[in-house]
Amino acid sequence: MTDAAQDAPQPWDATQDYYKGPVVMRRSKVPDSTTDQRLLDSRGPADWVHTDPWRVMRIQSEFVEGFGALAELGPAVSVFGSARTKADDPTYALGERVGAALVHAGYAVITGGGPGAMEAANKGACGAGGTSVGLGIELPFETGLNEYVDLGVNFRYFFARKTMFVKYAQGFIVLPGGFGTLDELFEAITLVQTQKVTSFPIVLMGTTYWQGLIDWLKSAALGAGTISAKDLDLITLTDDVDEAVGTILAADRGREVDAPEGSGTHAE
Ligand SMILES: CC(C)=CCNc1ncnc2c1ncn2[C@@H]1O[C@H](COP(=O)(O)O)[C@@H](O)[C@H]1O
Repeated sequence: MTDAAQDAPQPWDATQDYYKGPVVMRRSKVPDSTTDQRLLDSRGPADWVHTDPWRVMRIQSEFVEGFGALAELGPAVSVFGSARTKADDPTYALGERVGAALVHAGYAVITGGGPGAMEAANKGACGAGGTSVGLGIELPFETGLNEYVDLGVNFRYFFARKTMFVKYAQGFIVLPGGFGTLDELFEAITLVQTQKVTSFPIVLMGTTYWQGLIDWLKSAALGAGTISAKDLDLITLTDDVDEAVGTILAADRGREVDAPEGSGTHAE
């Protein structure tokens, strides 16, 4: 036999034991390819990538990536608001001031990383030299993270992303917005109301925009008994940036006083 022939891979000797993880195989049970070979062989049907077990792995990886990226963020506030707010809208300027004021108060700013009010808050945070975070979401149309995001994580799944908004925030500031903003607002309120998160301040900014919703909650929801009066105390309504940030700072200080040393702030 030549040297080259000796170096060539030899077929597995089927008289010897074959180990596949904890399983031992002999004779006719010895497979003709290894697990690695099968993994690296890209041929074959690919429809399994659309199966639920595979999705579960992807969902898990979103949590792992998100937790990993944000674990060392420090104190942060999530700012929600419309993707459609134009740069010349007064709400955009308000969002910028909110982002900057949060940074000056010592918070990182977390947004959905998109355009409009999210961009405004990221711009304010970035301009003030703070940590500007964007949690992007894959949508059926191209969006991308806004240019003022310094730390971005992109998600496929809304529910994984929403966990990050809550897990890493000390409070929520909500600028005028549509369905997405309302979804995030009511998710936060529900988690606080049901004590799934330790009471975190929720500040609605823009009295003209939000007053109708508050009135409806008081007349219809409270009137019908579907919420209680103290549930409405969970929400602060203001136009004043200092009051908004002050509300979050005050709640934060209250938590520091209340919480026993080493205790977490989020209920599991
Ligand atoms: C122009 C356009 C519609 C872009 C959409 N691009 C988006 N990018 C990132 N987050 C988004 C986007 N749309 C909605 N959201 C999420 O939903 C909220 C805004 O929804 P809405 O525009 O109020 O209902 C944001 O706080 C954000 O977390």
